[in-house]
Amino acid sequence: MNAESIIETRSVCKNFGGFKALTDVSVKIRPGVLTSIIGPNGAGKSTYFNLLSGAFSPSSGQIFFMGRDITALKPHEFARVGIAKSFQITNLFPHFTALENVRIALQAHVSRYGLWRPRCDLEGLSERALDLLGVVGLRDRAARPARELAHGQQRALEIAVALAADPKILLMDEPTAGMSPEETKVMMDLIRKLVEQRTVVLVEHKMKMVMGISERLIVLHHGELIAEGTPDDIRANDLVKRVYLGHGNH
Ligand SMILES: Nc1ncnc2c1ncn2[C@@H]1O[C@H](COP(=O)(O)OP(=O)(O)OP(=O)(O)O)[C@@H](O)[C@H]1O
Repeated sequence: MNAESIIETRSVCKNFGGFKALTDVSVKIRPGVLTSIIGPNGAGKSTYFNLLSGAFSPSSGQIFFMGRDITALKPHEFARVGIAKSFQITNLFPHFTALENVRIALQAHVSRYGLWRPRCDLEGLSERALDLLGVVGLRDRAARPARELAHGQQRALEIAVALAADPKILLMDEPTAGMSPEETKVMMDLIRKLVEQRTVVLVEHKMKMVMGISERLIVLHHGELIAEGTPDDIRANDLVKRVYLGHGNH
């Protein structure tokens, strides 16, 4: 690899039966940068997200993470190399408290790496879980069952769960979906904070939000990469303008 990419796709294609959902997408995602994947409905954003997270394997092409070809890794192995995802669908134990949800994720991570030892006790894990709840602004909700948290707080908790694996890259699928304007603002502030420590990649529909928060954008249309660059580059791109106007999708 080179310092300019943490994760890279080379000519990835994804076919569903005879349908080409992605065609020859080559992208280098830069480390420590907030990158968003945008495009009109059906452009292939979720499919691309699923390739980056390891949920889908490409039909052809390769994926590199920190210079290593990870194309053939299994989904759980993507997590192991340092790629975490936070989904649109909540992925929590609703009856467990916020603290327990994060602690379980930490426990899974610690035991997976064979780091389990007596000193790595419940208290230590609880402390680390509290720290992570602090990062996402939920420290004062630690004892609340997940199901009792507001929607925006559940999304924040999911992020704390994803951070338990200490990922190098965090993939977020529509992190502000279904949120009130206030919740959206809190989430955007959190995303800005997260990218200080790691690479963050978003799939997002809300153009205004994406333009305001992202440093780089990847634009897909009909499964092809049609543009890549800063928000200013993308705003000025005629093809992108035409594609969005054509969809009435701003
Ligand atoms: N499992 C699947 N089987 C068949 N076709 C699929 C599958 N997943 C996605 N597709 C098709 O691939 C295309 C891209 O879908 P994808 O969900 O990646 O787009 P998207 O940009 O995320 O769309 P949206 O903005 O509507 O969520 C769509 O035409 C979709 O119908």
